[in-house]
Amino acid sequence: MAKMNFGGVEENVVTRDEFPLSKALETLKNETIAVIGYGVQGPGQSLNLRDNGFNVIVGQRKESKSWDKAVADGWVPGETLFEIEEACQRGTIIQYLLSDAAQIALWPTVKRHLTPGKALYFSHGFGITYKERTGIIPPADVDVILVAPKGSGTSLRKMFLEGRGLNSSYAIFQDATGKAYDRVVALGIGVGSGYLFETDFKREVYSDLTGERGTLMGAIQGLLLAQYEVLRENGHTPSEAFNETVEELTQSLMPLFAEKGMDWMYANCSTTAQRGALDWMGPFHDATKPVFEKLYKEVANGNEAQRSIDSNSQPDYREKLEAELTALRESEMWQTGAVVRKLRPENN
Ligand SMILES: NC(=O)c1ccc[n+]([C@@H]2O[C@H](COP(=O)([O-])OP(=O)(O)OC[C@H]3O[C@@H](n4cnc5c(N)ncnc54)[C@H](O)[C@@H]3O)[C@@H](O)[C@H]2O)c1
Ligand SMILES: CC(C)(O)[C@@H](O)C(=O)O
Ligand SMILES: [Mg+2]
Ligand SMILES: [Mg+2]
Repeated sequence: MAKMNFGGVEENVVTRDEFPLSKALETLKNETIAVIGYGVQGPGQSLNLRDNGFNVIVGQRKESKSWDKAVADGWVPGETLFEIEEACQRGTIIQYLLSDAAQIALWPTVKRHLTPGKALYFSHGFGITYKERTGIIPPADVDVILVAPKGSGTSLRKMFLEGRGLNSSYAIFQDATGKAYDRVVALGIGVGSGYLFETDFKREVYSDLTGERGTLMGAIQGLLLAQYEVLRENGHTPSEAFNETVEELTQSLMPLFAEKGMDWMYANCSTTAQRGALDWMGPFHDATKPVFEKLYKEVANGNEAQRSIDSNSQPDYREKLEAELTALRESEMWQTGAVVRKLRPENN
């Protein structure tokens, strides 16, 4: 394990140089990796593992669109694609990639097949950390490990195909076999991670729920909408409001700070922009920090997890989410976005 200095703080990380794919393949050569669930992470992780040469099977409900997608992706019913229970029985490593709510419902089935020496793998600390709410309590004689890619399974796959890697955290909750570290790191490399950083299940779920509700999804949606509304209310056209709020951010400025940092983005803007942005950063920070503090508290006290379990356990949760996403897609702002994207020269 390499120690790296992150802005003055030392952390344990695992790089591909230190734990190459050949070592990962050797570590898992006698394992059958059963990827349970073929939603967003399931395809990304299983296809990357398969292309990397691991022995992988998929477990998915037969009467589902995801089963058909798995067949279309080359998984063969009866050979590499099975009903969930059969895949759990065949796997020596069970990658539990059902939705967090479905993990609760299917737990009795999975638990039945966690015989001594197997490994139970998660990509989220949710089920274990909130065990009083989920009832997910693994037997003591299996390894319980986590690799959490820091991004969508769709990006994990796309970046793999581009020869890149999405960073992931890893954690060990239970090392029953003495092999948990090698297993978790080999799987992290196998699914296509860039580098791996160490965490535990609780820190993973607290940071992940905060991040997706915060800057990654919820906060950015709220922030962009607020600016778009103010511009529109003051007579700016949809085109001007959208370009000044979203298109410039994703197409011009975000790539600059992705490439070389926030200061590099500043350095490539006018001194007028730099002066004003540095001045207004403070008020925006001060207005939002209390919201982030409230969010973190709601995550840490379990309320966020309970809300998610309650709503995502309803039989019609998919339809309800789809209705909200449709309203978002049909809003003026995102209808404008669709036209703006169509007008990108590369899309013509
Ligand atoms: N979506 C991501 O990119 C992402 C990123 C990092 C971590 N994670 C974590 O990975 C895990 C999987 O997330 P996901 O977004 O891929 O899941 P998902 O919501 O896409 O669902 C995965 C699978 O669960 C199945 N499923 C749902 N309800 C079921 C039920 N009642 N019975 C049987 N199967 C059922 C679906 O058919 C689907 O194949 C979660 O722990 C999540 O927090 C997800
Ligand atoms: C892709 C995300 C937001 O990072 C993940 O945490 C999820 O839950 O889908
Ligand atoms: Mg998440
Ligand atoms: Mg996440």
